[in-house]
Amino acid sequence: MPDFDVVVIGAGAAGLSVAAIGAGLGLKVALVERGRMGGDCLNYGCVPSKAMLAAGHAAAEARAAGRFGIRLAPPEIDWAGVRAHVQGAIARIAPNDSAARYRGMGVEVIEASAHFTAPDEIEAGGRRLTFRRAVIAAGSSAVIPDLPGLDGVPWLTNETLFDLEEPPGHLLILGGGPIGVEMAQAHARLGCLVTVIESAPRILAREDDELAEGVRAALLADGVTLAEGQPVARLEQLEPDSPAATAGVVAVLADGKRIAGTHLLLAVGRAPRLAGLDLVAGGVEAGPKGVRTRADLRSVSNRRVWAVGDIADPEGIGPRAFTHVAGQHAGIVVRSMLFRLPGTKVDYAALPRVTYTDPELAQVGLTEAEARAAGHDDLRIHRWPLSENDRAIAEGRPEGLVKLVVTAKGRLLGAGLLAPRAGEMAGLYGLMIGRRLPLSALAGMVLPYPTLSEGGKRAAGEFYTPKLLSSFTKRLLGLLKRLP
Ligand SMILES: Cc1cc2nc3c(=O)[nH]c(=O)nc-3n(C[C@H](O)[C@H](O)[C@H](O)COP(=O)(O)OP(=O)(O)OC[C@H]3O[C@@H](n4cnc5c(N)ncnc54)[C@H](O)[C@@H]3O)c2cc1C
Ligand SMILES: NC(=O)c1ccc[n+]([C@@H]2O[C@H](COP(=O)([O-])OP(=O)(O)OC[C@H]3O[C@@H](n4cnc5c(N)ncnc54)[C@H](O)[C@@H]3O)[C@@H](O)[C@H]2O)c1
Repeated sequence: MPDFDVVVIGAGAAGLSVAAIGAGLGLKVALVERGRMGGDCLNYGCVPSKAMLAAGHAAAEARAAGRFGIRLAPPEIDWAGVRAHVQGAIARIAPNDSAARYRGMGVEVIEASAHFTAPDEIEAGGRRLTFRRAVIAAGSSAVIPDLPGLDGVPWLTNETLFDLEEPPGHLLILGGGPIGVEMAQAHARLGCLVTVIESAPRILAREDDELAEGVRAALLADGVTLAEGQPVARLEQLEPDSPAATAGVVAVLADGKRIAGTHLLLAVGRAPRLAGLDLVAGGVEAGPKGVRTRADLRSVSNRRVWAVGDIADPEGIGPRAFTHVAGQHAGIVVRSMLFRLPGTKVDYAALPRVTYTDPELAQVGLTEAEARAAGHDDLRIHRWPLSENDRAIAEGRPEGLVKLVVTAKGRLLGAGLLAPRAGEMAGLYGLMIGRRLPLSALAGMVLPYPTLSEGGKRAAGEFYTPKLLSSFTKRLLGLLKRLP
């Protein structure tokens, strides 16, 4: 008899969900974690980044109060207070993910590093754990790029950024993806100089052009410097006696431009944490994108093993590094691994993603460019600018847009939202796309007035306007008018 029904490696968002459901179903579960319970999201990712953004947004609101006729003195940033808020948010959530809570659920929590010793055995903390099923949920870590000079300069990643005891004087951020732009805005609003260096032609390269442009404009308005379209050629240590800073880094771009800063944050992507798992001993196949799995997240090479969260590479499409995907994966694993339901598979058609800048950029399903690349060439694009939304005007925030990507037959393929708290509106579009509801469901909804969400209804209504104003409708009305 194996020691455990399920051994889970990693107690981040993905592993915790699997362990909790397994134990709830009465299975004997071991959960192995070598670092902090809660993984990246709680300790080094979503929670500290959103807490820091909230502090930055509060400072920005205070600076912008003048637009309502309220005069405030420029806010003073107490960095220790900001840190206390960030660490306080983590501490408040931590008990939910704690070893004590999981032990209380009946999970055997082993605080050690795990690695495979055989296709049905894992070693952790000097113990050999045989298993019926294993779930790899070891997550991802920041890519450390192979850049000349990087080993000679100090750098930060998301694992060290939130520990800074003093605010960075001038933060250089390598990478203008979601991590780069969120941290750029948070630090700029908290009074730091910030430069984002992005090798692609523009930041947020995966996002819709029009929506990304809105985030770009917001960052520039916050005083962030953007250096786009130029790769970094090398990094140099700033001379200690330089007048610019007592210590620091210079990024030399391919065109020779030199950008000096006090701190360097690496945010150029994520890599699966495969090292140390000894996957070969476990007979588990993996590649640069993670553990290779079938669509139901079962390893392609070891039928006892599944992979979830950032480390999973289902059918070669690569990871979708989001906490809500880790949760979705846990549900799939429970159905495919525990209940053995055939046909269970990952489906990202209605997947939301949000960049939590101000304004937020939320995308559900396909962008216009993604829809065209997927072969949908007869598309209808419907937009509704927030400058036409009464709530946005009343609140003095008319910049933003709802953009719907619709097939000629009225099926919603994607929705892009640029608005304050756009993430809170994303769920509606996930439901529409996931349940394949017709656009008329959105156009016909009664939404409370005045809300930003009305923008989506108005954009959907645009699809029907030509039909409503067609000569057929006019003729029909003409006939009806003659009836008594
Ligand atoms: C700065 C930042 C901001 C983010 N913001 C958001 C956001 O706002 N919204 C969102 O949806 N997503 C966000 N993400 C992404 C999100 O954090 C990840 O998608 C999520 O944490 C993945 O969960 P996971 O369980 O797969 O991995 P992780 O959270 O990385 O957990 C894996 C765990 O496995 C452990 N582990 C690894 N190897 C071993 C081993 N050999 N033995 C034992 N334990 C091991 C690790 O210590 C870790 O605790 C953000 C990420 C970052 C970096
Ligand atoms: N709000 C959220 O949900 C949220 C927030 C942060 C992170 N995340 C998740 O974490 C993942 C990783 O985020 P990320 O921002 O690190 O990675 P990313 O892959 O999304 O973006 C990295 C950026 O760095 C650029 N880049 C690569 N090499 C470079 C170099 N040498 N010099 C300059 N630029 C370079 C790329 O062109 C890209 O634009 C995201 O894709 C997302 O899944 C989510």
